[in-house]
Amino acid sequence: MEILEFDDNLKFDHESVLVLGYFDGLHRGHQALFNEARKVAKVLNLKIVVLTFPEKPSLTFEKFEPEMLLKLTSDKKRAELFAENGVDYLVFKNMTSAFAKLTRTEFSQQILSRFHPKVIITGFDHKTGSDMKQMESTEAFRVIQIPQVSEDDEKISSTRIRKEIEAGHVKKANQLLGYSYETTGLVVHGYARGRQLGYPTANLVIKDYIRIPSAGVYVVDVLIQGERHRGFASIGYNETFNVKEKTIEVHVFDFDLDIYGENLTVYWLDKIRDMVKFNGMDELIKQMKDDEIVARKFTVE
Ligand SMILES: Cc1cc2nc3c(=O)[nH]c(=O)nc-3n(C[C@H](O)[C@H](O)[C@H](O)COP(=O)(O)O)c2cc1C
Ligand SMILES: Nc1ncnc2c1ncn2[C@@H]1O[C@H](COP(=O)(O)OP(=O)(O)O)[C@@H](O)[C@H]1O
Repeated sequence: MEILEFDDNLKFDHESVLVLGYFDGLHRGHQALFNEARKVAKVLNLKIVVLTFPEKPSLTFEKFEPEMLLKLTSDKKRAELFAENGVDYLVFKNMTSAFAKLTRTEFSQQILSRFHPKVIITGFDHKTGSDMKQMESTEAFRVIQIPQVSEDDEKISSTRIRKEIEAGHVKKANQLLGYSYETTGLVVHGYARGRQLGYPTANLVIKDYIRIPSAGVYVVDVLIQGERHRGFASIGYNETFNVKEKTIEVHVFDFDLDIYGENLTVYWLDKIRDMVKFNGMDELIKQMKDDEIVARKFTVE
């Protein structure tokens, strides 16, 4: 997959199937667009181009709240997901006021035509998709609007997945995403208490603006240097030790190496329980032993 910035010098020589949208999370609803794009591309011998934005378009239109920066997928992960979904060219265009003001015809002539689209694919509720549909008869492209994908009679959407993650329902979120929700962080030093508990924990700092599951104890898989290990993790305040700052900590089973300074990717598989303020270390250790049994047994469906 090639990544391009949209600007006046952009040269694009292929005919394309053009997929439009931001695609936070690239969940099963989004994946349906790319399944169609791959079919069309194969039959018509087209390149799959995604025209997307570096930031969430809401930042251009709504009163700013820091919360608006939080995404389901980091920029890196989103790009990886596009590649996995068969995209040949990922094109970024800033969503600016000027861009938003383009008329349908201007949008088609100044932006879309640069990619020589034979087919344009959008979601069923995509405003631009509906606009382009109305222009179909006068343009050289066909517009396909993909119907909504549902689970439990409810639309799969980035908002729904965000709510599940914020409620700690990571297993449900993973079903909706079609893959395991993940967080990548840098291993830093904590209070060096983990070893005394018999469970050293890698303390993670997250540098991306992404959503973290709610406080609790989770079954996780952990990617360290390309290898996937089972572990368990806690998110929240270590109330037993009156720790005031929120931490994200992971213990990796059957593993005994110092990994400070490494970037770990944690896959959130299921929530085990809420965080508890125990009466001392022994009670916490006893509970963690039970948690370990649960975490080791868990199988990804
Ligand atoms: C699976 C797991 C469950 C945990 N559960 C709790 C808990 O219920 N209450 C709590 O105060 N701390 C809990 N912790 C956090 C520990 O208090 C923390 O890992 C320990 O204090 C070590 O911290 P350190 O890395 O800063 O040294 C848990 C940690 C893990 C890995
Ligand atoms: N099985 C393991 N899981 C996680 N970290 C481990 C493991 N074994 C060794 N480590 C190392 O131990 C460190 C955690 O030890 P800990 O006593 O909890 O100290 P800290 O408070 O600095 O996190 C981790 O950052 C990592 O470098």
